[in-house]
Amino acid sequence: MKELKHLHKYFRKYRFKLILGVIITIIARVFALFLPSYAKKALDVMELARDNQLSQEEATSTLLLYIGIIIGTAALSALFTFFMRQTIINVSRYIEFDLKNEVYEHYQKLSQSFYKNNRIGDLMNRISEDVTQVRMYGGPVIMYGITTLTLFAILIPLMFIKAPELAMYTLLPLPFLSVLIYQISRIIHHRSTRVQEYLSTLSTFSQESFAGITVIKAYLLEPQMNSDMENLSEEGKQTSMSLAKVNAWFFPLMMLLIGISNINVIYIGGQQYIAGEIGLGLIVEFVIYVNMLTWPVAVVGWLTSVVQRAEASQKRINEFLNQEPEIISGELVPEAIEGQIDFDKVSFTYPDTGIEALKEVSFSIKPGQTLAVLGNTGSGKTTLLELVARLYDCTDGEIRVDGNPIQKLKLDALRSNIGAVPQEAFLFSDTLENNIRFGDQEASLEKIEEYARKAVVHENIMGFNKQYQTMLGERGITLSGGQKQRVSIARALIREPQIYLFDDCLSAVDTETEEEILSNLQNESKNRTTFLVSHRVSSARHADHILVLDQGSIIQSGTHDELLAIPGYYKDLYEEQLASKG
Ligand SMILES: Nc1ncnc2c1ncn2[C@@H]1O[C@H](COP(=O)(O)OP(=O)(O)OP(=O)(O)O)[C@@H](O)[C@H]1O
Repeated sequence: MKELKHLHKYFRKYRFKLILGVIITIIARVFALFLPSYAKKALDVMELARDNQLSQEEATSTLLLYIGIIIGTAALSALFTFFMRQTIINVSRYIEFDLKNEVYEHYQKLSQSFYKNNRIGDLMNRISEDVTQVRMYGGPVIMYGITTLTLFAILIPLMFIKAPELAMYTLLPLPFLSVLIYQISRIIHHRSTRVQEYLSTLSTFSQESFAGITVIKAYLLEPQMNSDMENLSEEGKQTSMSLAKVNAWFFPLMMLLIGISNINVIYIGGQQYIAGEIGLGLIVEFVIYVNMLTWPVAVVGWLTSVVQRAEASQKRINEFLNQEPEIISGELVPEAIEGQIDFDKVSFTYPDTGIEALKEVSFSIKPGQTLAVLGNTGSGKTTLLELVARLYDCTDGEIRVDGNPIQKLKLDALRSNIGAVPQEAFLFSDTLENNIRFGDQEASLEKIEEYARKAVVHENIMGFNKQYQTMLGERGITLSGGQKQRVSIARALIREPQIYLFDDCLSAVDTETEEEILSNLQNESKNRTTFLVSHRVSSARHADHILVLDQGSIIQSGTHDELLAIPGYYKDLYEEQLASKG
């Protein structure tokens, strides 16, 4: 139960509703107890009438009264059961909602490396499946737990007061029933976990096969995929069958043990009746008690396994909730960020792979300047931009923003001044308008259009039927690589940040469009700092300064003209690209 302590704050939050729910649960059960005692009384009346100790009319009117009481209390019990579910089960839904939000907010705070170290499927599972398991603890366990306790607390003493020997024989099989249900629940839990695992394998397989359908068709992999699917389905069938088998045992075993209790009541009760020790009504009353107790007793076993499952799920959730973000925000909130960036012998090693992506990199860039970063793939260009946005902290050296060490700045203050366009443009399944508005939530449609023009994508957008209202994503249209890049450039520009980070974001546009965007960018970035990662000299040539990286180190540094004047990577690249153009 250690892990489930995490939920105490939510129980405290909803304590009034919960207390109300507990009171209602007790009332609902108390009303349910009228049935057995009035059934007994009704039988007693029938016996009296049969023995002529009561007139026919008196017996009929008393019976009708008892029936009225039974119906009335049953209706009240049903009404309070409804309120019970409305309070306790609702609280469990509130807790589920709060916990999901808490986990989601925490995920958002965690650093890049957390996402590298954990699979997306795992993150999704913990926020959905595991939270659902925990909800069972917050709601049904409390509800059935209180119901069971109330019934035990009232019924068992009552039965012993009314007929101690009969009570003992009647209750004898019930502990066995509870243990049995507990064992079966464990097996069910174990097998249903396997079914769950199988289902997530199946959905990963299907998702990949649909997403990769182009590759599958091009490589004629359909028969192979079909046979893989058949094997998977066979495995799924086996797992589901084994779950179905144990499920099938659940009710028959329960019925068997209830049957034994009922037989005890009838046999022992019957003998006591024959000996004149008890009336027939008491036997009927006890039969009803047995049936009323069966479910709560079975529930004890079931609840134990639910609590175990909830504990295991909460443990998985806590594992993530206890992870601290690696990037800790500083406190400094400058009035304005100018955009002077200094790298002072900056080195960076990726913690998970141990790859040293940057080695003693030093440079300075002033506000209004553009720094182009070139180099072969894997030379550290993206890493350099990620360090500016503080997605990672450098392992050695120091990065300064306007002279302040980057760690001292408040993260929000830094990142709200950055407009980043990543290498892989990511657009959300939303309209084009909203995708650009992501950069500035308040932007009007005119402003969105203005920035789409600057990113040279406005014409394309106007060509779509629904223009800015065009839906993107799985159920919308698919943009070309170049269009995606330009939409994400518009998104960064509309933010009007002080620092731009463009990561090879013109790679999929033709050189003419590239020229046009670059000239727009030059106008936009007059007073701003721009980092421009590229593989093309055409993108880099107008930059104020160019860095060439190789295996994490700067191998060349200078302006376009300076670098052209010396042999090396930049000059070779320039000549190679000039030749291919010609
Ligand atoms: N998240 C990561 N975790 C571990 N290693 C990484 C990660 N990202 C990049 N690397 C490694 O760090 C090195 C530098 O990668 P980086 O992405 O910065 O290169 P790049 O110059 O931007 O390459 P490209 O031109 O292909 O985009 C590479 O060896 C890469 O494998």
